[in-house]
Formats: sequence, C-alpha cells, structure tokens
Amino acid sequence: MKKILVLHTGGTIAMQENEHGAVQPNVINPLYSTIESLSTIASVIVDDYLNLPSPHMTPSLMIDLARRLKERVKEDQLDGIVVTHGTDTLEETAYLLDLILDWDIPVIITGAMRSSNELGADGPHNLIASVRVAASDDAKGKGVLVVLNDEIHTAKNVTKTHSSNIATFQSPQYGPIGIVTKRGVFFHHTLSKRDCHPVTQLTKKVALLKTYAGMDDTIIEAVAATHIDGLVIEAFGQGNVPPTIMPALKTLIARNIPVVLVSRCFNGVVQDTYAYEGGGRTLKEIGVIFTNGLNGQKARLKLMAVLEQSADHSIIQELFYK
Ligand SMILES: NC(=O)C[C@H](N)C(=O)O
Repeated sequence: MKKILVLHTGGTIAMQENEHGAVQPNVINPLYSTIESLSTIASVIVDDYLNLPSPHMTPSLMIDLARRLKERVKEDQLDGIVVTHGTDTLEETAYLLDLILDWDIPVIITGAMRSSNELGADGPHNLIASVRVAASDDAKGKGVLVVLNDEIHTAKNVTKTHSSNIATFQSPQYGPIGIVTKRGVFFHHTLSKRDCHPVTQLTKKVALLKTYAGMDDTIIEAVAATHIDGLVIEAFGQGNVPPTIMPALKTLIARNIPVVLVSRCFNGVVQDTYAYEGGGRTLKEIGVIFTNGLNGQKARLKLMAVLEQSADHSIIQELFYK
C-alpha cells in the first residue's frame, strides 16, 4: 500500500460555519473522520502543519512549506503528498511548489469551497479524490497537481475562476489534464515540459499592477518609490498598455528593474504585435520581458524565483519563454 502524507495548511476545508452564517477556522481539523475512511486507499499519515486562511499565505510561508515537504519526504519515504489549502491563494502555492520541487513524487493540492458543516460540503470528497490521485502511478512526474471537483489540473495553468461555485478551478485554454471517477484516476494529456527553479529563499520584492483605461504613471511611480526589485504589469489584450505609463516603465528598466508583461485576458499570450505607443512592439523595444501565458500572480512568483538566480534581463526573458 502506498504511503501518503496529508499535510494541512488551513482554508475553508478546515473551517466551520456558525449559526450567524460566518465561516471561521476550527481548532480541531474537521477532516479527521474522512482521513480514517482512507485506510482502504493508502497508508495515510497526517501533518497538522498550519491552520491559516489562505489570504494570510505569503511567499516566505510557501518556501517554508516546500522545506517541510522535502524534510517529510526524506524522513518518511513517501509515495505521495496531499496538501490541503485555502482556495483563494491555492494556485500561487501550487505554482511555487511546482517551480521548487524537482522530484517525481506526486504532490496534490486541494481545498474546498464550502466549509465542513455546510450542506454539500466538498472538502471530504476533494480530499479522498486527492489521495487517490497521489496514490496513482500515473501521477508521477507530472509536477504539482490541483485536484478539486473530480478534475486534475496542472499548477501552471489552473486558476480560481468563480468566487463561490465548487467548479471554480479551471485551466483556461487547456482544460484539466485528467479526471477522477468512481472507477479510477484517468489522465488524458500532460504538459510538454516542466519549469524548475529550485530556490530555497525568496528575498526580492516584486509588485503586480493591472492596467486600466486612462491609467497614468502616478501609481507606477508610487510603487517604484518603495524600492521594488521587479514589476509585473497585467496589460490589455495581446500586451498593450496606455501610452501614459511608458515613461515610468522606461525609468524602471533604466534602473535595471525588470518589467514583466502578462495579459489581463485569461486566454492567450502577450506578443509584440502592435506598433503604436504603448503597444507590444514599443514595450519590447524598451526592454519589457514577455511571458508565455502565465497569469499575473504566477508571473510575480516566477520573477521572484528567477531573480534569486539572475538579474540579467536577457536571461530572465529566456526563462519566461519556457
Ligand atoms: N474556499 C476557501 O478556502 C476560501 C478561503 N477564504 C481561503 O482561501 O482560505
């Protein structure tokens, strides 16, 4: 029987709703009874590591979590890992772990949209499905996977798309890479390559700003005044920004602060298509770094990881095309 670690970090999956409809953390993890029922699937060990709502998660806590997982793998000779997590920042933790952990052991991240005592609570079902995926031979070597609502998503492509629906996690443009049914765990495609940056710390400060019609440079200048090490801009469409912010972007790049471009559209990639002021072509000319379909929150984590390895803009650009 496979040995699977279930490590809790908190989130709605570990919360309860009170008589006034307020959802809050529980002292005792409500998943205990579900874990007992897993004995026919795997030999499960539990680590009550954290009990945080996921808006309280930080990149440094994510690094600590990666360290803890590495220790547990060494000490316990695990066949797979399931991490329970709040859904609000789940995709960020999943993606950063995916960048850091360069092994073939399945790591599954799951959560819930309904707390443990709500009608139709999805936590227990998601936990069981995740342990089944973690115990599947086919999950090996696929990087960190996100399992909710009987779907298996890659950490790279998954995003939270709905504020409350249990089918919230989707991989726009690509879809899930597998499904979980009563009879088995089925993968139907895989990522063509994995992207690994096995950093052990994240010391750089990277901001994320979204463009909007009529944006001026005051907000960029205010952010730049806080001594950032990098900036991610969520641009319009194929990668275009208002012309009014071009001077501020040029100043940042001249100060050797990388500016990384993603799209506010959740499908497609940014490219140097448009040649008008603020268009992708003019952004490329001033040295803005283009990404390959990552969303803003993930590009920010990747830039933090990459900046631990190099400050050279052409190396950073190469790493973002991966
Ligand atoms: N469904 C959830 O888990 C949302 C919660 N606010 C959290 O991320 O902790």
